[in-house]
Amino acid sequence: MRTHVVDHPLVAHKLTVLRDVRTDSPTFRRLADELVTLLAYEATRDVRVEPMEITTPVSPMTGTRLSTPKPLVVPILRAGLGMLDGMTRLVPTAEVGFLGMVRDEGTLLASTYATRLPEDLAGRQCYVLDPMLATGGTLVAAVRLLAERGAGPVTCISLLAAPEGIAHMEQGLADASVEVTVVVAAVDDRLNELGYIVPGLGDAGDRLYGVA
Ligand SMILES: O=P(O)(O)OC[C@H]1O[C@H](OP(=O)(O)OP(=O)(O)O)[C@H](O)[C@@H]1O
Ligand SMILES: O=c1cc[nH]c(=O)[nH]1
Ligand SMILES: [Mg+2]
Repeated sequence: MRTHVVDHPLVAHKLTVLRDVRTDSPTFRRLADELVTLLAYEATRDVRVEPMEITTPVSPMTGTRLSTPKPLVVPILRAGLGMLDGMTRLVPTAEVGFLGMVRDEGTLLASTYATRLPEDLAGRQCYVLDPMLATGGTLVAAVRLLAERGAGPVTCISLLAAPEGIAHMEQGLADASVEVTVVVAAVDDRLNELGYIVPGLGDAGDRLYGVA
């Protein structure tokens, strides 16, 4: 698994405001959206493209276009939905599938409550959106589900990660027959006893949409 931490002053600035406990939901949603676009720019460096013949007003040339099938973007409900617009703004022709997953607050284990994906995922390039990579249980389960249906490569885009979660993904996906990349704005210090990222930003779903 490859982990890419996006080191950019604009990302650091927006992330700092996002983390701040004084930031309200409308501002949080806007910043999350802006951050995803910046992360997606890095995350799509390996997006599949093919040559395309065009003619400019001056001469013919060989350009570039996204290959077909187009990439599949998979936000993980609920909090991942806050990243969808920022991603599709950059890749408007991407197809979108949905995974609903929730982490049990006691056991910290993730379970899947909704799956809405295209029938044929064989060889499909996927971008999974989830703002928080905490224990990593949610993203391990999501990547495994996609890999079992033949998808790949899979790039996970998160705002924040804990070192424990990255280690869990490396171990938990070591035997998965899929190339996995994690793109993240920052890797924080640790998880606390409740499984929250420290210093983190709190509960991303609650900050985006209000307390569930
Ligand atoms: O890495 P993990 O330890 O699995 O935790 C990360 C998950 O926890 C949060 O979701 P949550 O279960 O709170 O659901 P929500 O998005 O509906 O709030 C977050 O959005 C991730 O999906
Ligand atoms: O810090 C965390 C950990 C999991 N989920 C969140 O929303 N925040
Ligand atoms: Mg939540």
